[in-house]
Amino acid sequence: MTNEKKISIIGVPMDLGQLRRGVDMGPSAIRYAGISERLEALQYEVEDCGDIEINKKHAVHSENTNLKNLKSVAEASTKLAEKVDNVIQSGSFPLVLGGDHSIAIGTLAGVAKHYHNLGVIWYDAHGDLNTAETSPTGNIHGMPLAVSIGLGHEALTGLYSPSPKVKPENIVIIGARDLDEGEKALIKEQGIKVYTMHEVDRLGMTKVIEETIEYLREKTDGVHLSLDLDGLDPSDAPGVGTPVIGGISYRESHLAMEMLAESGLITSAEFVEVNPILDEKNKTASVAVALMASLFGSKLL
Ligand SMILES: NC(=[NH2+])NCCC[C@H](N)C(=O)O
Ligand SMILES: [Mn+2]
Ligand SMILES: [Mn+2]
Repeated sequence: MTNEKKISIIGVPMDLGQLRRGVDMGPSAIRYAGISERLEALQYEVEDCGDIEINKKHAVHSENTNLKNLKSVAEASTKLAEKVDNVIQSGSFPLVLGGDHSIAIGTLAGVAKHYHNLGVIWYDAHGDLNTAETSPTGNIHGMPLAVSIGLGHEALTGLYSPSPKVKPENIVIIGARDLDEGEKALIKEQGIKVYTMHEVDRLGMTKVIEETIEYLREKTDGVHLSLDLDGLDPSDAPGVGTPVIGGISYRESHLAMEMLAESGLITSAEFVEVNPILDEKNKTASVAVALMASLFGSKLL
């Protein structure tokens, strides 16, 4: 992790990037599971910035686009980008709590202001590389990675900082097992590095993260971790809106976070898609908190 011992928590109660209500309560569930206390116990100075305001009043179908809730998502993303930008400027580490994965649009727009060669680790069952043309759903939470490389509605790609926010060759997707056809084509066309579950099983998480660290260390000046809890297996993280069986285990995820902590590479992070309505006794929020603690250097001994 970075040398600065200050972490700023930013909650984003966003549920407009997909259809299942309840994910807007993710930040509350993660706070309830004790995120501040866990990080303070690791000797960090923790500032909770509260939540970004989400305007839920706009109509679902905005101006001639099949993107659902475009206006509200764009507005919230802009507010989030500004907040993340300010946090980094103040020398603190931005830790963003979702909310659905559409919030990565805002996080990356803010982070990108500070790095010429930003790296991104996308820990997810999905690629989130859809555009209006390829999306089977019109849900913006399936699009943030495409937006960050400059593909998609200009109300999203052009948001807050110049597009693209990230170069495709600076991205590593880990845990993919549900990719739409258009996403597969885009991955090949853009040369995005992907460790699907096939590679995670075959190589083991140790090798996957070792290679990821080596790949990104050479060419990036900062690395953002975007962790979608549905990257984990639904048996370990049941409280997500789009679960996919055959995912990464809790233990593998811990190992991944500990190795990333050791690498000192991660400069910003977000944990998304925790939906307490679909959860079992806040299990998924607790898993998220445990993984964040590992990412910030907690060890058993
Ligand atoms: N962040 C997520 N959970 N994304 C799920 C996306 C699912 C599907 N690929 C879609 O575009 O709608
Ligand atoms: Mn996902
Ligand atoms: Mn996702």
